[in-house]
Amino acid sequence: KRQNHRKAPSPPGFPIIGNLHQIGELQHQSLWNLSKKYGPVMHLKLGKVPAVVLSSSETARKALKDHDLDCCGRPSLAGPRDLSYNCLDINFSPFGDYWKDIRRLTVQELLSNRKVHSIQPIKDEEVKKLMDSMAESASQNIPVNLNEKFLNLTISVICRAVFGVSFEDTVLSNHTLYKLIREAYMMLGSFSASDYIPYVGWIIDRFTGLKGRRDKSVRGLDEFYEQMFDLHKVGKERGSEDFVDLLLRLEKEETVVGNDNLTKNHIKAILMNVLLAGIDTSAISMTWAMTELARNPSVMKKVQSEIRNQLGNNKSMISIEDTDKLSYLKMVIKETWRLHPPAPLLVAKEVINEFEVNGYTIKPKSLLHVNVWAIGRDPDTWKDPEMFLPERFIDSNIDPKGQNFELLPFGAGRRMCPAVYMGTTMVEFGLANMLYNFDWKLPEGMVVEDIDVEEAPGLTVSKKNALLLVPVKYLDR
Ligand code: HEM
Repeated sequence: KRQNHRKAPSPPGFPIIGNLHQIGELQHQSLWNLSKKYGPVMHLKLGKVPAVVLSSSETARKALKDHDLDCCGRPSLAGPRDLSYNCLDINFSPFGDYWKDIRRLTVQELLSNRKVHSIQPIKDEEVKKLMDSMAESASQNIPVNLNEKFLNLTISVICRAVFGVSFEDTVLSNHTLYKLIREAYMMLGSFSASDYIPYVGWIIDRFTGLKGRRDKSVRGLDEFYEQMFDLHKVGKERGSEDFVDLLLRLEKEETVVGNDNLTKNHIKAILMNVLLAGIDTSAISMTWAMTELARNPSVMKKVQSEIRNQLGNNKSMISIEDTDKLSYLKMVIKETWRLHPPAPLLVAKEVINEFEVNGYTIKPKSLLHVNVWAIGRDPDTWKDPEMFLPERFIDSNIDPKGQNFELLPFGAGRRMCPAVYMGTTMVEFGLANMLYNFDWKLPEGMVVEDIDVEEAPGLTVSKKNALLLVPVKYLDR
């Protein structure tokens, strides 16, 4: 039986560290480069941990569709473990009854299409505020930092939708909260030696300061959740029951999730999940879309013409229903997700049962990475993969909802993102309004070639340098 086991090709490594030295800060790029030599199923040894990296749509399909049940676990890594109160959130909890219960609860109460429709008035108000702030910058002819603007938008929407409070009600400014969130992302995605190097790893984490930095991040977020709980204390005059009210009520009613009663730690972990998963991903998507449009002026012109021709010139805002008519805008977003998937390696999975991909054995307890960033650049799937060409989707049925393995910004299978509708509508709605109401020019002295696509490391990959563009009001309505 042993002879039938075939290990996937693997780059040569060193004792103890294995292949760790071959993986840089931008892990998806290092793995992409290695996969060009070792193929779409690659075996690595990350210190003591065996890992398999899949880098083609076919191998992704085999794992996430044919063998989804065999690989839908999550590894217990130090960063996620600390930030999720020992894996009590949805994203990092192991596959099992607890995960099923809290995922179902969150989908029903926050992420279902009905719930997402019900928060549309919040999105309308927040996008209107964004338009007003753009108009102000346009009147002064000054550049705006779009990374920040999109983040402010998603922070405001998620906080009002999830926590039922707007940011003016908390002691944290959007900027401080964003710093907290960005740091938490770095900590979730950071390399922790204790996960990979036996015996001495935890000493290295202390010595490098990583452990202290992670503890600080956990404390910062914990204070934020406590502040949210205070704001939700009985007696405070606030409208209808929001997601935090609901979780606190379920805690009081001693609701069982998995085998436990729901506690404050469970609630904090779930809040961490929606906070981190909800804010960054949509903002990153909008920033990358505007980056590519600014780098490709003819595409910018075409998408703006579509919006303005389809919807006329008399609106002050585009509604969510209007976005249904914008087929080219949807292609622009798909093309953005092909080149810039917000989570380029999805979230690492842990193999539960042995299975095979392309004749190679994948063993239980291995880490499984699906490199969707590499899949989006695979020349066997995409013609001219490095070019930003939304037209490639004109006669194609490929959509990003987890059925087409060439394009997986939300992942696929049981662990796929449960917020596809919420994420997609946020991105479409925000971009449609920015492109309808304003033309965009480069700051004085800058040319198109100056716009970079450098990435910042982390579990999600944002644009490293600010995207600065000057809004120019399109028609005074
Ligand atoms: C454009 C927006 C978004 C993108 C691109 C995105 C992408 C992803 C990806 C790639 C995963 C991991 C899938 C896997 O491991 O296979 C994920 C998981 C998850 N996302 Fe999203 N996401 C977005 C928006 C949101 C929003 C708005 C929320 C909630 C408010 C959310 C909540 C979650 C949760 C709870 C999980 C964990 C699922 C599980 O492990 O069962 N996401 N998302």
